[in-house]
Amino acid sequence: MSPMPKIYVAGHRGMVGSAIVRTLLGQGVRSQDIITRTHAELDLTNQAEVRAFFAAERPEQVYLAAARVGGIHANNTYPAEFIYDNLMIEANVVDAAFRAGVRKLLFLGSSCIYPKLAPQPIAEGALLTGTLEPTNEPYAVAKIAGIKLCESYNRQYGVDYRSVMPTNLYGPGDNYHPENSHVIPALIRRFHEAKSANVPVVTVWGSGTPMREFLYVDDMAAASVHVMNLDKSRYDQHTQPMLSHINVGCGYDITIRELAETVARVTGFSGKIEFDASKPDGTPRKLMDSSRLNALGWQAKVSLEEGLSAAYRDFVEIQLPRS
Ligand SMILES: NC(=O)C1=CN([C@@H]2O[C@H](COP(=O)(O)OP(=O)(O)OC[C@H]3O[C@@H](n4cnc5c(N)ncnc54)[C@H](OP(=O)(O)O)[C@@H]3O)[C@@H](O)[C@H]2O)C=CC1
Ligand SMILES: C[C@H]1O[C@H](OP(=O)(O)OP(=O)(O)OC[C@H]2O[C@@H](n3cnc4c(=O)[nH]c(N)nc43)[C@H](O)[C@@H]2O)[C@@H](O)[C@@H](O)C1=O
Repeated sequence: MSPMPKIYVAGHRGMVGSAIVRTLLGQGVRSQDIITRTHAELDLTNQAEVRAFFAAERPEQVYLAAARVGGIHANNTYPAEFIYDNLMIEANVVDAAFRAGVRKLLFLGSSCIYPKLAPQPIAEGALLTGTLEPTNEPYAVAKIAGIKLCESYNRQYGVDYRSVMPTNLYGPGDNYHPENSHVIPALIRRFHEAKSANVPVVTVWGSGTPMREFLYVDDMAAASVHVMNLDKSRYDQHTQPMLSHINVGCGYDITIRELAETVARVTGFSGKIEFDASKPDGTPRKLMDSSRLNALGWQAKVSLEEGLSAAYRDFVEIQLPRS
């Protein structure tokens, strides 16, 4: 029998899942020890399919990076899919993993689990202390349920299911849909297209004043593998059974206006930037307190400027030719 654990990465073709696979391979995990299924091969919202898959494959570790994901417009437009798909994926995967004897699982949530007006920087203890941001409340409720699923199975069955809460992510493999994406891929596409077509003005949604903390996806993948592999006693020292999730951020945020100016610089757009105040701003600020994870030995490495350049290269060289 293989001495290496069999690891299932759910969502391996997504931005984060693919970065987790890259990180595992980079750390010496053999490709034959990584189990993957595309959405078409295994619909994680289907309980029977998920149970059959886990019973047959019996992975030892699970990274749950599959989810219905999108930016502010997608969350606001498709709330039913955002709550239903995410609840079903989490409930099916966590329960089927438990039934198949999986001891270690890492659930990926999101910083939107915190109250809209949480004190900054937001520590893990702010969970469930106030009203959520309306544009992504359904998604946030599903992500909170994911944390509580892991904690409940830990408490009742003694398994080791951990949760990480990423801040806003970006990088190679992002979704560049003009409306449904997050702000960074949306702006990379818009500024690139404006530059290429000599359009003098680019419009950015909202007032430009909201602040966001952005983390490069390879840093997120490194954090995920780090948290999965932490000794249980060390993880337990820094968490509590009913407050077990861990924030993952780079530690600083910028305004959307500053972000737009940076993306313009990176893409080489030299025209004018305008703001469309009819579009929602979302949460005014959500800088996370990542000191829990920093104390556990992880730190972000990639600067925003470096990360944006890598993302832009990916967009021009890989994503655009594919579309
Ligand atoms: N991107 C971000 O800024 C942030 C992301 N996160 C979290 O990180 C995780 C990964 O996000 P990200 O990589 O950006 O998302 P992506 O949209 O890039 O990838 C999501 C993955 O999930 C798969 N998937 C979706 N629905 C199903 C389903 N029903 N059955 C099987 N597979 C499914 C998709 O497969 P397919 O492509 O085949 O549909 C895809 O591989 C998610 O949990 C997300 O909530 C948290 C904070 C910020
Ligand atoms: C990660 C997080 O992502 C979502 O929340 P969000 O932080 O609001 O994410 P966003 O990237 O879509 O927007 C960030 C800010 O940027 C502004 N903005 C400007 N111009 C564009 C633009 O063109 N597109 C988008 N999407 N936003 C724009 C936009 O108005 C907002 O003020 C959650 O729904 C949820 O999915 C979640 O967890």
